[in-house]
Amino acid sequence: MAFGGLVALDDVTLTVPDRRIVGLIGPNGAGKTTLFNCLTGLYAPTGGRVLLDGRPLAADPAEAMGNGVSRTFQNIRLFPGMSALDNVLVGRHTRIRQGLLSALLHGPGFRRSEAAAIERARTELAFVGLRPEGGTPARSLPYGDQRRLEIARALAGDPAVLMLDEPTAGMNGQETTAMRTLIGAIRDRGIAVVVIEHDTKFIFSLCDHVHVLVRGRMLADGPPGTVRADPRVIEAYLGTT
Ligand SMILES: Nc1ncnc2c1ncn2[C@@H]1O[C@H](COP(=O)(O)OP(=O)(O)OP(=O)(O)O)[C@@H](O)[C@H]1O
Repeated sequence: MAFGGLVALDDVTLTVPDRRIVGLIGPNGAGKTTLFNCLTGLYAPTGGRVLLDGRPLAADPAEAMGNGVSRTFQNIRLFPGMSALDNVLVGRHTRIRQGLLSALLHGPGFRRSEAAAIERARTELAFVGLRPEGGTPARSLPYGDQRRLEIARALAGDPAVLMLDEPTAGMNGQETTAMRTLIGAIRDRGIAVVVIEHDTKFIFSLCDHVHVLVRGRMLADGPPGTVRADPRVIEAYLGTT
């Protein structure tokens, strides 16, 4: 991925196997978010391919979501004035096919489908540890809850792959532990997870596989124990052991 003369990602390969948690670490400006943007259709890579189950994924965020790639953002992007429940319903609606006429007329098919969507949204709120009523406006929720709400919205889109950009940013120790448990539970639902984090302790204790990106290139990847002990990774990113 190049932005004019700046090559942000060069010769990068990342494979996300089914039911695995893959970590992506690296210094500031390494290209982690740019890679997420390429994988979720926000950027059209200037070279290379993004494949989902062997099929090319178009550079279109809505289409990527429809095909099962959901994400959260480093800087939370909720609809602040909408209730928690409505935020999750937005995620669910990416999966619902309703005719315009049926939606306008609020016919029985529409009402049934809407009731099922609301029930599913409540289930996802409870799954991430929020109140299933979901009546609170997103902006009034504590910061950690907003991060969980963003995950609930992503889960409501039935992802095959969930991409989390710094899910523990700004969280205290207790919230971070809860986030680790939540990500494990997401994997146990059969969803593959990719996590960007600066908290390397969190990544090494959570992930099945870790990639290290430095200045747009994949410096190393492997199981956490191997990556943590890699002298190149220690020199370029981790510092002393
Ligand atoms: N839309 C863009 N236009 C131009 N340059 C960009 C754009 N997006 C990212 N970059 C550049 O690409 C490089 C990688 O940035 P990126 O945000 O992906 O890094 P990162 O590893 O996610 O960093 P951080 O840990 O600070 O979030 C940086 O030099 C950045 O300035």
